[in-house]
Amino acid sequence: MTQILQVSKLNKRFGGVTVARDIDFALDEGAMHCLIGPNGAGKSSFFRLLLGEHAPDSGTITFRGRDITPLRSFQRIREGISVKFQVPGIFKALSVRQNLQIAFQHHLHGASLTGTIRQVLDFTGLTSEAATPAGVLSHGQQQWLEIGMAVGVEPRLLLLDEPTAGMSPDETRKTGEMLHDLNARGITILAVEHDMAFVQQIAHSVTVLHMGAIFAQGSIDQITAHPGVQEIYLGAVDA
Ligand SMILES: Nc1ncnc2c1ncn2[C@@H]1O[C@H](COP(=O)(O)OP(=O)(O)OP(=O)(O)O)[C@@H](O)[C@H]1O
Repeated sequence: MTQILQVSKLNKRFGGVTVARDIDFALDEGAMHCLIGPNGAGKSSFFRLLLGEHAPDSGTITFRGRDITPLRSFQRIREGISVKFQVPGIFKALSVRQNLQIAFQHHLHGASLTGTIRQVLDFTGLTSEAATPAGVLSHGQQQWLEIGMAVGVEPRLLLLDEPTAGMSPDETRKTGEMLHDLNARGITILAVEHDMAFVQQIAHSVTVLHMGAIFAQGSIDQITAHPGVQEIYLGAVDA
């Protein structure tokens, strides 16, 4: 199996806080992997390091065989990494279609832009809402619009920060189906997620972060049965 992402000895501190501690991490091409861990474990910081929004103090990030550590965020996006953060990044006064146009306009033009917007509307179930202001959509629909905005540029790796936060059970299930669909189209998925039922629905394997370091890795069954993992969620284990 080819590895799409390799992280080696990644370290990052902010003053006295270590957000990444000697992280060695690899992701197979085509994987659906979840990153879990208690609040403040460093999950969002790890995403920001992968995206180039934080520069590491040391360590390397290799994506599709290329060392991307020196690259800036926009260059990493061009290499095929895309992200959907937890905080919505949509323009609420603009329509669903206009939001998609803005997201894709630097990459696509003319017929390919129109075609991709049509595909994304279909895939996210938002075709009938194309002219609706994004701020009027339900919470789940806004999240799907954002996923659509993140995948229209055809990434190889999609990073999702708590994609189901605040969703109803039905919206959560639909989001899981959407991610399986994207994965079947060849997109590798790495998601930070708190909802273990959702992790069970989507993840082939799981990494547990604790105090900026990798605490455990394995299948969902191995991780849920891991006594140390249960303890860090109760705050009983130090790094
Ligand atoms: N830019 C920064 N400057 C200083 N400290 C930071 C910065 N970014 C994150 N931190 C600290 O690093 C630690 C890890 O934060 P991070 O947001 O990565 O954790 P997380 O696992 O995503 O948490 P949550 O599940 O609560 O979102 C926290 O203690 C946070 O306060």
